[in-house]
Amino acid sequence: MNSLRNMTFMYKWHMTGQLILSFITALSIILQAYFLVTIVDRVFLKQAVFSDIIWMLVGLLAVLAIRTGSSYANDRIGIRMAANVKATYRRSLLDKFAGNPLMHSMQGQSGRKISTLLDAVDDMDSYFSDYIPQLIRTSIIPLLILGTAFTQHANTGWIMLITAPFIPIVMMIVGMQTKTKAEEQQEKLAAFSGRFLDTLQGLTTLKLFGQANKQNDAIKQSSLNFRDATMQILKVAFTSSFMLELIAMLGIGIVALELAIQLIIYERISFFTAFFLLVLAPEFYTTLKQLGSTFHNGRSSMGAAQKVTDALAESTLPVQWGDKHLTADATPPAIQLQNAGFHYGDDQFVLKGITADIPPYGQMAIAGRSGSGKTTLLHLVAGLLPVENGRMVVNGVPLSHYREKAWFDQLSYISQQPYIFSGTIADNITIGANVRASRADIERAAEQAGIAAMIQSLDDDYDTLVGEAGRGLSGGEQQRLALARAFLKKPSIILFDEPTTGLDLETERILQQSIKQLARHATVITVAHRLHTIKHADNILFLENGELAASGTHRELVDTVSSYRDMVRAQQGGRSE
Ligand SMILES: Nc1ncnc2c1ncn2[C@@H]1O[C@H](COP(=O)(O)OP(=O)(O)OP(=O)(O)O)[C@@H](O)[C@H]1O
Repeated sequence: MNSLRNMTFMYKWHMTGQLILSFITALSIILQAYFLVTIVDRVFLKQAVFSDIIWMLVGLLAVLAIRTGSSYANDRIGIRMAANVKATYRRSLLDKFAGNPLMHSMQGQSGRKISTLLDAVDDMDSYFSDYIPQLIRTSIIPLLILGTAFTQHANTGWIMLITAPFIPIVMMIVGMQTKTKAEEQQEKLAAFSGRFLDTLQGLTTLKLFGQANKQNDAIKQSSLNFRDATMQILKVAFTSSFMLELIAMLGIGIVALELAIQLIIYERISFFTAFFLLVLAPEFYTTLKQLGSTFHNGRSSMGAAQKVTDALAESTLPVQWGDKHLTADATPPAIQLQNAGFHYGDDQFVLKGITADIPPYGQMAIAGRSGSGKTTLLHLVAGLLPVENGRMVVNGVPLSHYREKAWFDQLSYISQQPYIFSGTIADNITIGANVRASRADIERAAEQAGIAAMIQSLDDDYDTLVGEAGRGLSGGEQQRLALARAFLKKPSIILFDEPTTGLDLETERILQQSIKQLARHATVITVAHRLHTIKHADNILFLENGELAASGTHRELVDTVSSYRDMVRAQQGGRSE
């Protein structure tokens, strides 16, 4: 896989370190065999006493320590490399998701994304922590052993040279299959995670429609598919281990047989040479065999890497940001939309070049029928979607020139379903604060948003756990919590997606009053569903099928635009103005 290979070459120093360490390991293996064989030769054949071999024993212990140390250091470098690569890929994926958070949260299954971000990136680990260090080791250790074998007894060298290639051949055959199967396994895991999370999130809907059991079967099938894909990989892994073991055993066996014949029958070599080569032969085959096993892991990592690079290659236009500051002074910034457009994807909804002026303290309403593009336009103004073709200008400078944080510091977006994070109510309100907020600030914000009484009625008041970790909140309570965030933040621009569902009169009154209060210091842009909001706006952008059909005050639009009149009449239950 090119991306993994390219990534490896970015770690030149790590690789150089591994090369040097592998060379040291190879020398220690040969010296270890030399000392061991010399000690045995001297003690058993030449009747040497302990004092004769003491320095040999010290040498043996020293090379053993060096061998252990260099192998350990080699592995550490591999682990460090893997950790860096994983961090880089996770950062790239997060940057990709954060570059266009809205589209990424809407497109594709969340479970799949989590599986890619966590499992697939983790599965890339063994390429760097196992495969690359072993590849480097294998390119040095067997060569040095082979060279030594040729200098001692050429026949052993030839046997090693002829049998060794069978190991890479088996590796290649197995590796081809493994990569494809690993890609399949990643795909099955992603599908399983996606389906599982999707089902969990939609469990209530499924139960209401009596589809829970059917979905149960689908999850079961998905998990069986994943199990089968994993078993396939394990099957290949076991077969390859068996084959590698067999070749290594045969190789060592042939070397041993040849050495025995030369030593006992022909007496052409000494005991020292025969024993020395017999100790080195398993080291030679073991290193090759280990490459075989790690090659299998490396190929699995390549399957995972493919998944990650595919996710990174998905074409979603990021929202562009610059490095200009946007100082929060007393006056909200002036906003201009200049032919700003957006489209969700090929053959999907298109918001066509919108041109509008939103002056400081303006009360702008976006109106239109369901599906006309109101929320899309609000997201465009919020900087959550990238402006295509035209541009959005803030205080005379394109939005893309400002820092992302500088812009979002100015905004409060009260959506129809604000996200309630898993934590306490106080934590959830504090999210809104640009600076550290005291408990008194939080309580004041809750008071202004009309939710203080409800919070105080709870057992742990502001410390009550909400979101996934705690109790649920009604739609109206969630919006009031979002309002409290806005009161704490004191934004200069408020984006408000008015609830379409009927709220009780009290909540509706609180929402209207709170927005009015916030609007004293801010520009308010509302996706308006209520006639009351539309009528009180300074300017209305009336959208039809993604196009700005007309703009003006309510009176002007009623007088001049028939489709607007129809919409108003429909909202009034058929009564005309
Ligand atoms: N992520 C998406 N991918 C593709 N199309 C989308 C996506 N989100 C929305 N749309 C489509 O874009 C169009 C405009 O959607 P939008 O939510 O802006 O409409 P709206 O006017 O706010 O509707 P409503 O009043 O019902 O909330 C719709 O046809 C919708 O199906």
